[in-house]
Amino acid sequence: MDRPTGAAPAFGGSWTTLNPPLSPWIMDVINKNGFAKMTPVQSGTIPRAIKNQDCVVEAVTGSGKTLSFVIPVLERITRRERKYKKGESAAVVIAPTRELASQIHDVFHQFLSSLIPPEEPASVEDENGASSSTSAASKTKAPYPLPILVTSGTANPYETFQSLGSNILIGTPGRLASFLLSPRGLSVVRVSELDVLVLDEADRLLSSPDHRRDIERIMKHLPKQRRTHLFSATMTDAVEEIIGLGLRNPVRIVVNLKEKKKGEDAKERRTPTALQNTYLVCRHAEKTLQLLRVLQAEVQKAEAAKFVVFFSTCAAVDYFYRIMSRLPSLSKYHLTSLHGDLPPRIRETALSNFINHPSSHLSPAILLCTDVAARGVDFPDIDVVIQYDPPTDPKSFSHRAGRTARAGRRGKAVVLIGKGREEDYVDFLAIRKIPLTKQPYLDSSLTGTETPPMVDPEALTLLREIRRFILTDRELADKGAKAFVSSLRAYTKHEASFIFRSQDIDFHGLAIAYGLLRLPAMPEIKEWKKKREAHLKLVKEKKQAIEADGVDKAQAHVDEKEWLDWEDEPVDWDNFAYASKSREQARLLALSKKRSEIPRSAEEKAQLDAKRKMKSQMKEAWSEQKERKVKKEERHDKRDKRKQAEWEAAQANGEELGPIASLRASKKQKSNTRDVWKNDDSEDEDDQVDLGNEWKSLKKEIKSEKSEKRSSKKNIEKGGMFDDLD
Ligand SMILES: Nc1ncnc2c1ncn2[C@@H]1O[C@H](COP(=O)(O)OP(=O)(O)OP(=O)(O)O)[C@@H](O)[C@H]1O
Repeated sequence: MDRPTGAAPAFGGSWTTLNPPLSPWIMDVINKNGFAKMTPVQSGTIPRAIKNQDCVVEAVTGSGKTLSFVIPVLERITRRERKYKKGESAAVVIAPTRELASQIHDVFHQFLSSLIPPEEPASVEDENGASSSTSAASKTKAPYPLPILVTSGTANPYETFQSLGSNILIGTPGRLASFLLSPRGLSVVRVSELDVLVLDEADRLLSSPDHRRDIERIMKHLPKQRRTHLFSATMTDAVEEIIGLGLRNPVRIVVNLKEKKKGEDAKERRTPTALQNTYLVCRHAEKTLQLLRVLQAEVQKAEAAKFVVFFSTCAAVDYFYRIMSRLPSLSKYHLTSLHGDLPPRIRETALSNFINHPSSHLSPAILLCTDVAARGVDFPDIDVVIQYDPPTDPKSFSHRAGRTARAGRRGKAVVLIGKGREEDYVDFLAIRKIPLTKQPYLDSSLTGTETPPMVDPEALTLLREIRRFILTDRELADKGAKAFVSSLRAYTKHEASFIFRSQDIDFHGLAIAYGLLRLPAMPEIKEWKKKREAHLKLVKEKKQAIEADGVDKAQAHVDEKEWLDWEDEPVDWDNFAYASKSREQARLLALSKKRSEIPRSAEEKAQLDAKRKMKSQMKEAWSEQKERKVKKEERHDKRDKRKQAEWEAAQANGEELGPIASLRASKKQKSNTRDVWKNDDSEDEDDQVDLGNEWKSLKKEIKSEKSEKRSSKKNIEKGGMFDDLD
């Protein structure tokens, strides 16, 4: 696709106008990247951050915020009178996801590696998978050491830190907190001379209680005499609070965009002006059909080559990836999936495969993802962003849309909005300075038209097509049901709950869009079905009354909701097999066990019926499940903290315990304690049961993790089907 430069950004002046001027080695890298001028956020932030000012920076997506903190950090290191020693921390940069942290690491790496003398060309992968020149000679000749990335994928962080002698640490909050504050970290990583702390995507970092706790721990550990900078495209009240905690007389830099249409006053907006931000109204049943048509229309009419499609949950990404990969209409598209349930290495490979894919309109690429890719990730050349589900957090909206139209390029974003109350979302966003324009419904010839008065018959043709794939593998049916349920739950968690109301969900419509074989047995659906029957009965009665009285139909009001018909696919569930042989064997075994339990006598039958009844009564609604979930999360949190403490203690002794080893240690510790308290039998038994269960579940976890790793490795070797983990 021809990607012309958009109307924005109005550039913020030449780099040479900065006073004092940037160091020549930094200018060299800027020139090498072809960045002729600064963006407005850069010209506003860099001079202040180089001097002694704390900055809180808010500027639209893709406006160049990363260089606005990378350059000042590097300049301050360069200008410092007493040079940093190897391993002495000069700057810590915190980002909410490993993808974003890794991207920031790459930018620092690009600058610092430019100083490695050219006679040392050997560039190898460091232990974080980042390309770095690690030969002893180059390390000694380079004036500043390379940065270190501290995230979930970082192997042996202390060893890497010591071998690189890094002054700049970049990572996610939890990992950085453990890295800095574990006994080993306290002895190895010196922070007394730390100069700068940066929080990128600060509002997201501070809106999560866990991240916030970790950041506060890190802040307390760092010297007060430091510069602190916060960056985001969407600042919130949480940021105001943290400003009070750790910033000193910060300057607030807000880069506003104004859009002026003919005959109207200029309006402020929170999205890039080069972004064509649109919404498309369709029924829930037509969502997948419209997604496919938008993909095809953009390729055929605008020669689009790269797409990002957002879903609300990991299960939905996983499911649609499998379904869309099988659709003949998408056979020339290269699909990739990315979500938080994938192991770190696979996430990394997925992202780089997608970014580096040589796509064109003849061979377009699509990334299906959750909000894990919504913030900060710099996809250089995305043509269209599609939001299959509007985000549960409205702040994510502009971040998602902002994966396109970056650095002044043009781009398009489309959000699929359900017909009816969901259309209020457009006004809701307009108030938040995110204006959307309407993209018409696409018919079968990909021509824009009004949303059809009755459900598009092709939505039902697509349902049949998806069902045909699902019938080839029971696994797909399971995944579809999981995706459907998880998306419904996400729907009920929308912050704009007065727009996205659970009572308005069209279950049949969504099930059509997902291509389900049958509706999952959920209490909410049973309730909804009852309402539907009652409403249909009422409408029928009213109609009959109108006809009997001879009242003009047009004059009498019948609140006739649109109820879609639904028919379960006739499936022989006992013989519906998994494609995976081992999975199918396990299913057959479970089935024959269940059959052998079929009661023979009337008494046995009565017992079984009573048991079933009790079970169905115990089925809870989501509200009750929510409470249970919170308690479960608290329990897990406690367990994680205990494991963390054990790990930190082990690190202090210079050894790193794996999960089995740490459990053995705690088992040993507990058995010692039991010896002392031998007389207290009850406690002793509880402990044994606890430990035994934990031991079993850990072994199970490790076993499944190993087999997952093996199969994902196999899949990668097979050629890109990395998401097929079975
Ligand atoms: N002065 C410049 N001239 C041209 N391109 C630039 C300039 N500065 C940065 N860029 C490019 O603009 C793109 C977006 O930059 P960056 O990722 O820093 O945006 P951002 O404001 O942090 O976006 P987000 O809010 O989505 O994280 C990058 O590809 C970057 O290389």
